[in-house]
Amino acid sequence: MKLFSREQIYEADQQTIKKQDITSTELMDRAGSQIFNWMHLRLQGAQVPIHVFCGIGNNGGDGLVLTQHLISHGYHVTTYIVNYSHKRSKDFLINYDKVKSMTKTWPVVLEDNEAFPEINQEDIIVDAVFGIGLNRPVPDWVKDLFIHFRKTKAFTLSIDVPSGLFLDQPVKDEDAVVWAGYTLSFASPKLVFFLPETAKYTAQWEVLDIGLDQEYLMSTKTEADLIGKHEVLPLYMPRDKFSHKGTFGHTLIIGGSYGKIGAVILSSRAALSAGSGLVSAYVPKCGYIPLQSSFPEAMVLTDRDENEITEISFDLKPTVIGMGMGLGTSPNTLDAFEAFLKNNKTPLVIDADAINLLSKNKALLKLLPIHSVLTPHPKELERLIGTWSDDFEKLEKVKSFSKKYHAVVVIKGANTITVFQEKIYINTTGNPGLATAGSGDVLTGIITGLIAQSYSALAAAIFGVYLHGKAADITIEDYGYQSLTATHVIEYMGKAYLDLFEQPQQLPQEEPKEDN
Ligand SMILES: NC(=O)C1=CN([C@@H]2O[C@H](COP(=O)(O)OP(=O)(O)OC[C@H]3O[C@@H](n4cnc5c(N)ncnc54)[C@H](O)[C@@H]3O)[C@@H](O)[C@H]2O)[C@@H](O)CC1
Ligand SMILES: [K+]
Repeated sequence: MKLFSREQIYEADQQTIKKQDITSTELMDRAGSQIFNWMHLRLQGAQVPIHVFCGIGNNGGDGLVLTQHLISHGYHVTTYIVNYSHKRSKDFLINYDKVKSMTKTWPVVLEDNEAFPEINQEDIIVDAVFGIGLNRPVPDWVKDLFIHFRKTKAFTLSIDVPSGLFLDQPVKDEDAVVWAGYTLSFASPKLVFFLPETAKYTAQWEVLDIGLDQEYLMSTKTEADLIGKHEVLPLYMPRDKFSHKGTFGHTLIIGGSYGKIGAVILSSRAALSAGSGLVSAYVPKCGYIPLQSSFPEAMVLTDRDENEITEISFDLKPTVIGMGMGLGTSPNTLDAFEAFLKNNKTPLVIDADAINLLSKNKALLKLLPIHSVLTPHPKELERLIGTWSDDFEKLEKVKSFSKKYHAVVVIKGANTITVFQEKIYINTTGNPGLATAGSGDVLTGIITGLIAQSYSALAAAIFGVYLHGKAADITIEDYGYQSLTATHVIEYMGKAYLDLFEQPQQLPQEEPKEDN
C-alpha cells in the first residue's frame, strides 16, 4: 500500500474533483458519510453520548458532515466548534449552515478561556479538529482541550489523522496531540502511524475509501510503501518441477565466537528454512561439534583458531554470505574481516558484530559490494550513522547512507523499515514476541537464504522481513508472546510461506442499517 504525502493527498483531492466533475463539498460529503457508516455499523443506534469536536478547516467540515448523519439517525450527539482561527474554509461554512438548519441551534463554539465540556469515560469523542492541514504549533488553549480529552479516558476517534500530529515533522510536545484510540484515514494511512516516536498517537487505524481518482493513486510513486501480503506476493518466485538443490543457491554463514555459536546455528537453519539449496557455516573450531550435531543439513568449515575467527578463507563458491552474528569484535577478527572484504566479490548480508566492526572502522564501508544488505537494530544503526534528533532525520540519514554505499538497510523495530536509496518500505507483520534472543540472527539467515535463491537484495530484504514477522505471528497462536523463541520462527517459516496462498476467510457481510 502506498503511503501518500500531504501534497499528494491534496493533489489526489483536486484530480478527483476535476475528473469526476464533483464539487469539493461533495467530496467532503463522501468523507463524512464514510466516517458515519463506520460508526453506525458498530454503534447500531446506541444512545452513547458522542462529542464531535470540529476545527474550522476541511477536517472540521468532515466532522460536521458526520454530525448531520448522526443527528438524522437519532444519535445522542453534541457538536463543538474549536474556534482556533477565523479563516473558516468554504466547505466548513456550508456544512456549518446545514447543521444549523437541521438543529435550529448553532453548535457550541469553544474559544480561548472557555470551560471545556464535561465528558464521561463511557462517552465517545470524535476528533475533527486538525487534519493534514496542520502547519504550525497548536494554540495553548487547544492543547489544553487535547489534555482534557485524554483525562476523560473516553474512546477517541480521530478523523484522518490525530489532531496535532504533523505528517512530516516530529512531535515537540506530546500534550499538543490527540491520543486516538482509532484513526479513520483517507487516501492512505500516514507514514507517522508507523514511526517509533509517533505510532503511539493512534492505537489502531483504518483507511476509508472515498473514491479518489484511481488513475492518480495508481500512477503516483510514493516515498514510502507499506508492505503486506499483497505487496510481497509478486516478489515470490515459484519453483520449477525440474529444479535441483543447486538451483537455489549456496548460503555461507560466517560468524560465531566462544559461547556464541548458537547465533550461527540459528542463522544457518533460517537460511535453509527460507529455501536456500545448500547451507554452509564458517565458525571457529569450537563451533564444529555444536553445528554438526544440531544442524546435520549444514556443511561446516572452521577457522584455525579455537575461539574466534582469525582468518576467513574457504574453497567454496557461495552464492551469498551472511555474516556477523556472534562474531565478536576482537582485533584478530577485525583483521580477518578487513582482509576478507578486500578480496570478496560475493553478495553480503551484514549483521550484528560485522556492523559494529564497520562502525568502528568506517573506511571499510567502501569495500562492501554494491547492494549489500545491513540489518542493524537501533543501537547498531546509531553506531553506524551517528545519532539523530528524530525519526525523520534518522530516515534521511539512512537514505544518504544507502545512496552513498549502494546498500539496503533494514532498520529492525516494531515496524521494521527497509531503506533503499530514496525509498522506504514499512513492514506490517511481526509482534512483540520477536523481542527475544536470536530473532535477529534468524532474520539475517532468512534474507541471506532468499538471496541464495536469486531474489534481489532489496526483494530479499522486504520479503524476508515480511516472512520472519509472519512466521512469528503464526507462532504466537500456539505459543503466545512470552514463549515465542527464535527457533519457533525458523520452524514456522513453512506456515508463513503457505499463508501467502491462503484465501482469506469469507465473513458474512454486515450491512449498515440504513444511510440517507
Ligand atoms: N481537500 C479535500 O477536498 C478533502 C479534505 N478532507 C479533509 O480535509 C482535511 C484537510 O483540511 P484543511 O486543508 O482545510 O486543513 P485542516 O482542517 O487540517 O486545518 C485547517 C486550517 O487550519 C490552519 N491551521 C493549521 N495549523 C494551525 C494551527 N496550529 N493553529 C491555527 N490554525 C492552524 C490551516 O490554515 C489549515 O488550513 C483532511 O485532513 C481531511 O480530513 C476530506 O474532506 C476529503 C476531501
Ligand atoms: K483529526
